[in-house]
Amino acid sequence: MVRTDAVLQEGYKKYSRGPFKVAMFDRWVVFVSNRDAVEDVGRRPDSELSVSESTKELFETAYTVVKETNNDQWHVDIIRSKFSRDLSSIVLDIVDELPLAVVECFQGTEGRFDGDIKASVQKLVARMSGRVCVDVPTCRSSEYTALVIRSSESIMKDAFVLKVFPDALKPTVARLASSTRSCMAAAASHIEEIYRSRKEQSETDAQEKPNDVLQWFIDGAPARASDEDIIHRVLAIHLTAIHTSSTAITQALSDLASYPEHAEVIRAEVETVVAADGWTKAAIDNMRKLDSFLKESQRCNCVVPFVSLRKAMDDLTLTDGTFLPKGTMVAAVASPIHHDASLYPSLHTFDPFRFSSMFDAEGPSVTQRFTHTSARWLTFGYGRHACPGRFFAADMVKAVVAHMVLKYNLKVQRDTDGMRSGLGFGLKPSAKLGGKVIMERRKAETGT
Ligand code: HEM
Repeated sequence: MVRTDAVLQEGYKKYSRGPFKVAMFDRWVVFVSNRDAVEDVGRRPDSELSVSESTKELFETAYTVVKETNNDQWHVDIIRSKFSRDLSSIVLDIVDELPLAVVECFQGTEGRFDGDIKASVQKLVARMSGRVCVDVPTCRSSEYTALVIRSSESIMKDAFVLKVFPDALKPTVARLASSTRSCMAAAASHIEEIYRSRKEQSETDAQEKPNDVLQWFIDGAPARASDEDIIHRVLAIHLTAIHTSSTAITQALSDLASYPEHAEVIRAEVETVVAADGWTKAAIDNMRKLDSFLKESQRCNCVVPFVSLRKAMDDLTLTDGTFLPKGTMVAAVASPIHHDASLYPSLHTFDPFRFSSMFDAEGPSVTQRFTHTSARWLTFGYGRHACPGRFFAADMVKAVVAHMVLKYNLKVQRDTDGMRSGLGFGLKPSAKLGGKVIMERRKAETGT
């Protein structure tokens, strides 16, 4: 499916929030959009609507990733529990990494950066999320981060190629043409040594352990997990973090560049909260206008246009009466819901503080937060498989944008083509840019 946003918008309007089906490259997908159906799809157990079966088909993972990772998702439970708890020390790691990482990833001349913003943001996110997934020297290795970025891109390209072939030929095609496995194996070789030394340490002494994804997986892996499997799951998390978060940051920077008047308001908020709390988790939590800005940025241009992609494991009927024969792929539309005037008044206006002003008017409420999930706010999905990395993702995105707004003036060069930085194809995340984003280092700098 190309022009995904437009096709889903058309279906949403034409069928008045009822279900409709769309031809993807290799199959039909049923899309639901009314509240009951979106909640129902999000809450169904995997025995009825399976996320791993849909992921396998969408990304052809049976041919591109390590087999065990495909069939059993223990690492997702660890991510969900660790990232839902205290993120304070993780935020400290991120803000420690940020200043140097920004300087190295956005190299320009005389304080002016006019290069490929999407590529630079990807490098930045690869490094920041690498710090949380692996360790310090590894996340700063440009060879390692380039391999992880390449793996995240090749998974989508490989899936696209494999879909052209019948199942019987896919193993051969994957062996000859897929670069995902070789990229991941090369990235894994950067982690193997640190993995081995961490394993030895875990067995010999009880000294304080690092607080990162690699360590969580070493400690939490079931006995059946092989070393290769554990390392590949760390990489799987790292590459999941890169594409989604870098798309959200690229979009936010483009929106900041397009609306410099809002950048001023956000800059003032960041200066105030950092002066009060330093670069801490508390300060990031108190950046409410920035939180609202990011949510509006995503409302207008969601990272993924649909969520909750599942495969029906048997015939079933959703609570709104939609019948799904066994094997049907079903998903919930996201971008059309975010563009529904009955839910979001003045929907065509970029209103960066629409959520923070509700927060101010109605009192503290998590429902206005960027990370909240509901049938009307679907950037992070909804229900039992809603994004388990969203609290970390939101803190990282906020820290990056807050830092950039303090250090740079951003503007858009409008005579350049900047509509989409990706293809807008299927689930491939892509930011919508109003033109080329130019960054100029500010003279009066505050902060980190
Ligand atoms: C702005 C950044 C991000 C966005 C917009 C995003 C969005 C999503 C969405 C829409 C889903 C699918 C939910 C569903 O199927 O119902 C998802 C799943 C997932 N995300 Fe994120 N994500 C982001 C960042 C991250 C990060 C940083 C991590 C890890 C550190 C992460 C880890 C995961 C995992 C492991 C899943 C699979 C959950 C499962 O199958 O139960 N995500 N994410």
